[in-house]
Formats: sequence, structure tokens, C-alpha cells
Amino acid sequence: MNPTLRTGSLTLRLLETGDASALHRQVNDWSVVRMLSQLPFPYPRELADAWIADTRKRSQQGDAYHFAIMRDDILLGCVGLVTDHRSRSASLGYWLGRDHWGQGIATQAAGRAARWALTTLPIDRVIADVALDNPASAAVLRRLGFSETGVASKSFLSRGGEHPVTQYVGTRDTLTTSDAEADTHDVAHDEAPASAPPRRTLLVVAAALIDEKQRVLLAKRPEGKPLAGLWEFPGGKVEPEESPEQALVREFREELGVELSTACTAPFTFVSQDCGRFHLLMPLYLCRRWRGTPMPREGQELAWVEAGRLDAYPMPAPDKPIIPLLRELL
Ligand SMILES: Nc1nc2c([nH]c(=O)n2[C@H]2C[C@H](O)[C@@H](COP(=O)(O)OP(=O)(O)OP(=O)(O)O)O2)c(=O)[nH]1
Repeated sequence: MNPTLRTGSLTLRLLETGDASALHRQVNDWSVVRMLSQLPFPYPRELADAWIADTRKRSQQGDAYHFAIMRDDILLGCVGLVTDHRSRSASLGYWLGRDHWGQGIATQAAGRAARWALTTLPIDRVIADVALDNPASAAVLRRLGFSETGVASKSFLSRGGEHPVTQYVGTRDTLTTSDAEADTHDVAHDEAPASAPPRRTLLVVAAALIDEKQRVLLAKRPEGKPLAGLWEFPGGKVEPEESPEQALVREFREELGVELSTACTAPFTFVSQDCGRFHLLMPLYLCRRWRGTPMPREGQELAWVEAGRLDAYPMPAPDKPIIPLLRELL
């Protein structure tokens, strides 16, 4: 896998051999290195070459992904994820050259990488730790929706000896889309600002397509959308001039290339839930007849799931009460 991720004016791409001198220039700075546990100071140039070669090997093996944070072809810093397959987690680390601090770059890059990992890698959690005397980095994690899990002690090569770190965890449910990233991904419009009273009701329609083997079609929310990586019933927002049924027909055509007829879609149940920044009202229809084969037209992953296995697919919280109803029906 050779992912390239974009967010705002930044591009995150895997480190390349040619990055060694730029990386060395930025990281061989006491103010940067003292916050990174595994780097010595001074940081010899040869270590940059060896480190990049190692990261390339590990990304081929699917163990770790270390991205260069690039803007206008200039390397600003790095963000990396090291996976632990056994605990289904990835540990997140990031640093920026001193000239690039204070501009929201770390939040944007770390958020993009963490959400990509939760969508793409076989993990359920992203973990991170931050030196106790690094409040700027802790603020980045909190802004992204990470929560504190405890304090531990960790050995820092650059400073010598053990130093206290605060540990954090983020999951698909807690990691929010940062404002900077929302600007570029058109995802902010379904969520009013937290302070805007009264909270608006968001009308979303969805349908459970059921095939002849009694399996239900689920779609994985793609990267860049809120709740990325969670499985949902296909559907989407009802536009102002549409009926819910018209919206359903449009969404299935756009997202899956499937033609539904309103005569074959039966109202089944609905969800009405406070989702924080909006109130979700989601009628769910059942549909056993349609035209065409569902295709992932928006890059989403699709799965036909037997009723008994629906629990194995993490879904947004409002969907959870629907699962027992479907199981009973099927
Ligand atoms: N389609 C769908 N949305 C769900 C489900 N459960 C749930 O909480 N939602 C929420 C997630 C989103 O906040 C909202 C759907 O918005 P969306 O952004 O996916 O809608 P859309 O397809 O119109 O997206 P877009 O074109 O505006 O990007 O409803 C579900 O099972 N299906």
C-alpha cells in the first residue's frame, strides 16, 4: 500500500530516500528532538538515511506508515503510525520543524493520518503519548478527539533516562473532523456549530437492502466523511425540495448505481437521536427488489452481511437499536 493523503494545502506521502537531508535539517534541532523518545541528539545524518530505509520496508510489510508532511514540495515534518495487529491498535507520532509550529499543521496532519488509519488498517484504536512538558502536542490530540487514559514513564534517548508521558486513545467514534480538514472535504455542512441554538434536526434516509440469502447490505463510510470507517445502511441527507422516498432513490442511484422503486421500499423503523451538534432523524426502509448490482461508486466498501453477523460491523451509535429488530425480522 502506498497511500497519499491530502488535507487543505498539505500532502502526506510515505517518506522517500530523497527526503533524508530535509528531514535531518528539520529534526536535528534540540527543541524538536527533545520531545521524541527514540531519537538521539545530535541526530547524525546517516540515521536519517537508515530510518527512511527502515520505514519503507515496514510500510511494505504493512507494519508501519511514516508520512512526510509536504506543502508546496517542502517537507515540514513527519507523521507516523505503527500498528500492533494483536491489540488492533496503531500508535501515532508526529513532529514538525520549528518554523512550522503554531499554524495548525500538526492537528491537520495527525488528524488526517489517524482517521485514515481507522478507516483503512485492521485496527480499532489509535494511541499516542506525549511528554508531560509538551502541552502543545497534548492540545493537538485533545482537539482531535483523543482522550487521556493515564500517565506512564518512557525512556527518552535525547534527554537520557525516563520521563513522564500522558497517554491518549482515539477511536472512530471519538475522532472528529478538524475544522481545517472540514473546509477541504465538504463535511461541515451537516453539522451546525456546537453553539448554535436551537439544534437542527438532520433528516437522513436509509434503506436495508435484503438479498435472497436474507443478507443485509452495509456500506463503510469512506475516509474524509464524519464517522469514517463505521458501517451504515446506504442512504443520505434529504434535500430541501425532496420527499424522503425521492432522496432514497437518488442516494441509491448516486452511491450504488442501483435503481429503487418507491413501490418496493417499505418503511421499517426510524432513529431519532441527539448526535451532539445535530439531532438525527433517520427513517429506515426495507427493500427486497431493485434493479442493478450495488457498486461502490463513492469509494466506499460494501458488504452483504447475515443478520447474525451484523454485530461484527461497527456502526454509528444511532444504528445500534436497529440491529435486534432486523435480526428478529430475518
Ligand atoms: N446513510 C446513513 N447515515 C447514517 C446512518 N447512521 C447514522 O448515524 N448516519 C448519519 C451519519 C451522517 O451524520 C448522516 C448522513 O450524512 P451523509 O453525510 O452520509 O449524507 P450524504 O450521503 O447526503 O453525504 P454528502 O453527499 O452530503 O457527503 O447520518 C446510517 O445507517 N446510514
